[in-house]
This record gives sequence, structure tokens and C-alpha cells, in this order.
Amino acid sequence: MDFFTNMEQHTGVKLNDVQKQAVLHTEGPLLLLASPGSGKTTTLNMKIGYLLLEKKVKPERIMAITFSKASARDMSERFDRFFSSLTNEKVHFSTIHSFAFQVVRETLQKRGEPFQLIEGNVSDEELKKGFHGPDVPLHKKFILKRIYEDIHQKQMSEDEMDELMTYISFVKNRMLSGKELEKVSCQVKQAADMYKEYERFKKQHVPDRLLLDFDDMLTYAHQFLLEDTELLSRYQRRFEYVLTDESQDNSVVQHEIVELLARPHNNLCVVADDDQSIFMWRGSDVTKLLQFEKVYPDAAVMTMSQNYRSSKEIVEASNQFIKRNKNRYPKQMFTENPSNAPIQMQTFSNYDQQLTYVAEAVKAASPGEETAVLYRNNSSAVPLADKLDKAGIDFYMKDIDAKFFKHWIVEDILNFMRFSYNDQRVDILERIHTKFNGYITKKQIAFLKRTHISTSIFDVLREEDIPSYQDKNLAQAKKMFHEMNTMEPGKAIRMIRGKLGYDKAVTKMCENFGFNAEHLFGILDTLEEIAHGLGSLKGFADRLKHLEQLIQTSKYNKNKAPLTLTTFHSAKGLEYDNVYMIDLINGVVPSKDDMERYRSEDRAPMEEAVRLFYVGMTRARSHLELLSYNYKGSERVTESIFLMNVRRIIQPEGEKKKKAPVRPAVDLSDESLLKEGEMELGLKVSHRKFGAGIISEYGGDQIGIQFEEHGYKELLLAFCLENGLLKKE
Ligand SMILES: Nc1ncnc2c1ncn2[C@@H]1O[C@H](COP(=O)(O)OP(=O)(O)OP(=O)(O)O)[C@@H](O)[C@H]1O
Repeated sequence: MDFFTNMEQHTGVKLNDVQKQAVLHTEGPLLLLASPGSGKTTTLNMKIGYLLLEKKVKPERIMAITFSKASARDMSERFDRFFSSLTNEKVHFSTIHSFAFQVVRETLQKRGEPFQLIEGNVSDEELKKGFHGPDVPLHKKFILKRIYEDIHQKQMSEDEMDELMTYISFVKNRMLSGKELEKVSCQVKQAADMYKEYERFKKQHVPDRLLLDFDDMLTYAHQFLLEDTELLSRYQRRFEYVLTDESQDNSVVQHEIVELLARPHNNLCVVADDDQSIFMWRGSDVTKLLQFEKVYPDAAVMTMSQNYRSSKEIVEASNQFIKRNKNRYPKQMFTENPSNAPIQMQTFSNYDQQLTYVAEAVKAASPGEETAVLYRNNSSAVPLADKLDKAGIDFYMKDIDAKFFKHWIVEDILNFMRFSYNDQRVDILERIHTKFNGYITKKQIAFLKRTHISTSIFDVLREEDIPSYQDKNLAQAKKMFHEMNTMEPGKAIRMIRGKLGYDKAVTKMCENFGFNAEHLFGILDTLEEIAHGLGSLKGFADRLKHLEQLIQTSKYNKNKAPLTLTTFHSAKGLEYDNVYMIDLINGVVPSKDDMERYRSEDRAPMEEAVRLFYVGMTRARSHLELLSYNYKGSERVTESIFLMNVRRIIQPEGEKKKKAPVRPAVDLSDESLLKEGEMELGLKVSHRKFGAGIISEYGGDQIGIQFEEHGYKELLLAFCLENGLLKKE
């Protein structure tokens, strides 16, 4: 009996022709380009089985590399399911990081050079507490904090820490140095200098040991393999076959390590989907895949395009959608799966309605169905969790991020509320006095600290010699804090933000310290959402505690709750019956930065946003919904341009019922007129009334154009198109 018949009998899986060819191609380089749901993992496992059972390769001669520890476990489980009854031999699935660590440890031990790992868990509280004296705790974040403070003479914000960490990972994974470091954009000023200082610190600060972070594992392993030919050829001899899964997310240094290992026989099987590369921001590099045939002129390239996961509607729409991208291997994903429901798209009037809808829809799912709600940013998780909890729905949250609850904005709001209970507490006032319009100075706080307080602090201050404007403001503040105490929390937050001047103070901080205003105001909006419907300030504080705990413990609900909440990124490789993609608005999906860079001709981030959206769409087996809204709080937003793309795919222009314009002002067949399908960010157009401009936003029924002479204007798209108001320049 041949291998494939045997496999079919044992596992029930009948490989298709390309899958079979990929299994049989064991010698020489192979790039296996696989569409989502096309059985990558299945094929890779079968190939390993083939090497063991048919080619009698010893398992220790096979290097099977996966993207993360979780996918290594997943692969290993699948392998056991297929082959445990056929062979006792076990193949080790490893991440590149763990292999690199092995190389580094071995080399440094041999050289007698001690080392210390400086990356791992450190709580935000510990970090906030900081350190005193000259001895910096030997941890990446503390070291960066110290370097930042030395260079900028001020404290580093959490956002800046995240930014700088991403920058460092990126430059290391891309193997950048010298002038190239300056070219990488980073919100943190002098990031390249800080990076160089960080590298110097690690090598010199502790003379008796080398300090290494996670990314150093890769760069050092690469360096050692290049330097030590004996070491390299030992590993090369050991691993006769090298297979890597999810290779689209490998960084430059990871690709280099894999290439080195596979030499000279190059029995290298690279499984990848360039359309699912979503970690470019931290150094993954899809161009390496696109150049595979240049590196290996004798490479076989096979494409697995049949999707076994999703309904016809989902496969066809996603396949069309990804074609927006230019920088990709052309592929045609298809399926023989039957049709199911059409993809649903809804734009609600506001954010809360979207969440209410999700909660109701999830509740209505049939028993036994797996459902996921996917979002771009972790910040979407808290209001969603709040809504689901209020609706009595259990969930499993994939990437727990309870940072929200410890954020200083949340602390501030709680402190405002605490102070309203007792306006004699100098300790609380000290934390918020610069954040409302009471003009209370540091000196006044020091005075209050020295004074025995037995009445309202506001009265104490007003007894002193203070300017009349402050006296007036303190009297008002006292009244507001007093009223706040018995208010509904939603109202209280609005008063803090508005009349007490907190929003203004935050805006000022953003200007002074470069904080991300959108993010901070987003947190305040979320607090208002959580407060919605609650009766007391205490109830609000309790609710926050409850939510924090709920989110922390939701990770234990894996395989228990039929509902998963996850970011697009973490949904990679997974599948669900029903998928709801939420918060699909411009500024989030794609992000503001993606859009801005696209306008300035830097298209790579937008292409990555498209891939991320595609990963989200292709997680659904039978039911996919794309959700958006028009207002978040009082802010008008526009639905994601990607929604518009999908809508056009599902319902092409020609099929729409077009209302004839009452008075067609121009000949609509004129080729130079802008058509809906031609809209693109950055496209130069000319408006009949406002003249030349550039499309800088579109979504829903609006189009935003930056006009040369009339500034930025938002116009009704349908009106412009139907009346031929816009021409391509
Ligand atoms: N030849 C086949 N016949 C029937 N089902 C198959 C075949 N190959 C794979 N499948 C099934 O298709 C589904 C998707 O396979 P798999 O998870 O291996 O896809 P993938 O390519 O890794 O997906 P993604 O890239 O989206 O993570 C699985 O349920 C798998 O069992």
C-alpha cells in the first residue's frame, strides 16, 4: 500500500495533488505557498511522517521550526494524532528562539563567558516604582528607563517604553546598524542613540557577564554560527532536513539562521503565506520570501490554493480583497466548500450599539458553535468584556491585557472620585491638583501638608492670600466635587473631563510630553462606557475591580466558553464557525499611521493592515460579520475603507440600483471622472468647485479631500460621484 493510501486509512485525510507533491519533494529547496485554510499544517506533518516512515530518516535529523511555543505544541499534538499508532519516533518541534538559545548557551559555556538574561516579566507597578541610586536592576525595561532619563532628563511614559521596545526588536531582527538606525521611524526621540547606549550598557556595565535580551539570542546565535565553522557544520550535519512553518513571519535574522542551517544540501521546506505576514512592525520581512527563487535558483515553488475551511462567500470575498495589495505572490484561493450565508456588514450609529448587537448575536449562536470576536487593538477588549459580562455571556480572552486598569488615567479618575468623598485628603489632592482648573501650586500643596486639616482643603486655601481668579475657581471646584459625590458615575466623569478641566489638562500633557492623545481619550471614553447605567461612584469603582478580575481569569476559560475574544494578530492560525470583526473604522483599521504613511507614498504599512484584515476574514468557517459605527462618544468617525472594498466586491457597482441624478451636470461617461472603484488614498483629484486636492480619507458615505486652496473638506461621496463633481488629475 502506498504512503498516501495508508495515511488516508489511518487519519481520514486524503491529500490533494499539490499537497502530495509537497510531501514527496524532500530533496532540495521548496517554497510552499499556502492560502489560509489550505492545510499547511496538515501537509507539513504528513511530510515529516513521510520522511520518518518512508525515507527512514531519524527524527533527530529533522529540524521542524514553528512560529511560537503555542504552535509548536499544536503541531506536536497534531503529529501525535496522525502518527502515534504508526511510529514511536518523535520529532522535536522548536521555535527559532529556542534553537538560538541552545547555540548561544553552548558557545558561551564553551568560551567560559557567563551571561545573564535580562528580559522577562516585570510588573508595571515595579517599573513605575523605579529604582534609586546608581544600581539599575538588570532588566531590559529598567535599563531603558535609566538611559531614557539620562538622555531626556524626564520620566519615560508607558507608551514610549512600548515604542522603544518595538524599535529595538525591529532593528535587531532586521540586522540594521549605523546610519540605517536613524531611518527607522520611532515616536521616541533619539531612539537610535538610546539603542546604541543600550547595546553599550549590556556589554560593559557588568564586566563579569554578558547581558542578553530575547532578540540577542538571535543575533548572537547568527554571529556564532558564522564565526565558528565547526559549530555550524556540526548543526548542518545534524539537521539533514529543515522545515519551517509560518515563515512569512520570520525576521531577516531568523531567515539567515535557517538558510545557514540548511546548507549545503538545502533540503529546506519553507511553508508560508506572504498574504498572512502580519509582524512586519517587529522585523518580519516578507521580501525574503518573495526573493526565495533568487536565493535558491533550483527551488521548487508550489502553491496550495484550495481552502478547506470557509464557505464559498468568505473564500471568494477574501480572495478578491487581498488583491488590493501589490507586493505579493499572485494566488487564487478557491474552495469546493458549499455556499453559506453572505458576509454581513453593518454600520451602527454609535459604538455602544455595535457592542449591544455583538452581545445579542453571540447569545443567539447555536449550541456547539465556536464564535470569535476579533479586534485590531487590545483597547477594544475592555468595553467589550464589560458589555458581555452585563449580558451574562462567558468568554475566553486570548491575550490578557489588564494594563488598562492600572493606567494613570484610570487612577486619576478614581482619585477625583475619592477626593469627592473627602475633600480634606491632601494625599489625594497631591496626585490630581495639576489636572483640574484650581490653579493649585506645588507650594500650596507643601503648605497643606504642613497644616493640620480639619475642614475642606478648598476653604483652607481660600483663607490664604490667593489671587482672585484662583479664589473663584476654588469655590467652583469645591462645589463640583461636592456635587460629584452623589452623582451617577457617567455624569461625574463628564464633569471631571469638562467643567473641571481634566480633558484640557490631558491635552496639555500630550503637547508637553508627546503622549498619544487618541489613546488617552480612548481610555476616558471607555470609562464612560463602563460607567453607563451605574448608580454610584462606589459602584463604578467596584465594577472596575470586577472587570479586571474577570479579564484576568478569562484565560482559564479556554475550551470551556464557546466565545473567544482576540486581537487579529493572535487569531492567526485559528478558526471559528462565526467571526465578528469589530471596530472597523478608519484610524483603527487601517490605523491613523497606516493612512498617513500611505498618503506620503509609504505603502508597506497599509499593505500590512490589508493582510491583517485578511487574516481576520479567513478565520471564519461559515459566518462572517464586519461591524462598524458612525460615532464614538461625540466624535464622528468613518467606517473602514476596507469595509467599502468588501462591499464593492460583494456588490459590484454595476449591480447597485443607481438612482439617476436629477440633473446630470456633466457627461457621466467621461473617462476622466472619478469612479467609486478608482478611489484611493493619496489620489490627486480636482473638484468642480474646490479645485485640486488629494483624497486623504474615505469610508461609509463620506470622502475627505485635502484641497490646495480650500483646506480639508468632507463631502458626500454619492453626491460627488452621481453629479460628476470629481475628476482624476
Ligand atoms: N486534503 C484535505 N482534505 C480535507 N481537509 C483538509 C485537507 N487538508 C487540510 N484539511 C483541513 O483544512 C483545515 C485547515 O487546515 P490547516 O489548519 O492545516 O490550514 P492552514 O493552511 O494551516 O490554515 P491558516 O494558514 O489559515 O492558519 C483543517 O481542518 C484540516 O483538517
